[in-house]
Amino acid sequence: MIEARELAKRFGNKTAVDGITFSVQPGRVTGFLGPNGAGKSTTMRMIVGLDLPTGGSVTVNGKPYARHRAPLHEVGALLEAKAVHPKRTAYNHLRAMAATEGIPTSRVNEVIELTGLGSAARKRVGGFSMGMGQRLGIAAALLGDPQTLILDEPVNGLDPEGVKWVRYLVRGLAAEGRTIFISSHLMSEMAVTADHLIVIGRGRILADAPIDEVIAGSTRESILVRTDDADALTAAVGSAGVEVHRQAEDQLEILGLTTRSIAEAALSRGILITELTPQQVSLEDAYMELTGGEVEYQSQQRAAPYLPAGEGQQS
Ligand SMILES: Nc1ncnc2c1ncn2[C@@H]1O[C@H](COP(=O)(O)OP(=O)(O)OP(=O)(O)O)[C@@H](O)[C@H]1O
Repeated sequence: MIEARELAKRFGNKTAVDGITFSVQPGRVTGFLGPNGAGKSTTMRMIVGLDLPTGGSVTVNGKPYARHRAPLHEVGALLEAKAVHPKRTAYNHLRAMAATEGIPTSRVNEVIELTGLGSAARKRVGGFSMGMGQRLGIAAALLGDPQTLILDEPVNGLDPEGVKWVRYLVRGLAAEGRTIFISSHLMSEMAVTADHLIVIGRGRILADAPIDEVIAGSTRESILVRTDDADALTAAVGSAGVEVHRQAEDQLEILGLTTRSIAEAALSRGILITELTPQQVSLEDAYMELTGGEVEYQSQQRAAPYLPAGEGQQS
């Protein structure tokens, strides 16, 4: 288990992590989400003692990381920008790491197999693709067969097969009762990998709940409505707290009303409805709503919808 109490980190006058308290429980995958610069990597680095907190504390299985006698057995971590000597082979890198804690060579071979590094293991790390580098980082994290695994963006650079492999790996390790803490910007992947989510923005916790609750907590549930008279229906449902977006000539997206109240409003004015479908809220929708005001780096323009050449231009 990982336990953070009032954990804080300042870099000069920049507050990266602003006194956060949370625990990461064994037996499940906990996803760690947040916009760029939210403080995820800094938090993870503090857990394994690579950054020192400027306030509060964090422990792994009851002790600060540095106090564990064989930390590789306790916590395995894949953190960004892992320093690996480019001229070393993957095999030698893992052997050197293993030697620091008396881990046998047989385990080095095991993690090489497990991570699919096989044929690349005897090659120099300097020539590795990003995906192979990630696999090596995961192999290193697994070396000590740790109870707790911390993975910062593990699927970055992996091909679809690799992404799926990470999903099954972490789900399997959690099922064995281990503590898994994993960050990712890939919402669709997080939605099928994590059981629990911790969402941070500007160094503060925005949500700490089972994934289903995070999604259910979104107020963005919308209803797709098709009708022969979109203007009349827009006027019929319009009131405070209701949002209506025209998506096509005969199609509206309505937020803030139930399907029944939309049907009743239409019926009372004799408006024909041809479709009334509640839209499923995705983790991405819930995440966008949670982090909307907490984004440090934001695009200035909304992406323009794709239009074929020549269309949509002002003449
Ligand atoms: N060594 C450092 N010196 C100064 N500022 C830093 C340092 N490391 C991180 N920061 C700042 O702290 C904040 C949090 O950064 P951090 O890398 O933890 O965010 P993150 O959530 O991991 O972001 P990303 O998703 O982009 O990886 C950012 O504003 C970052 O610029």
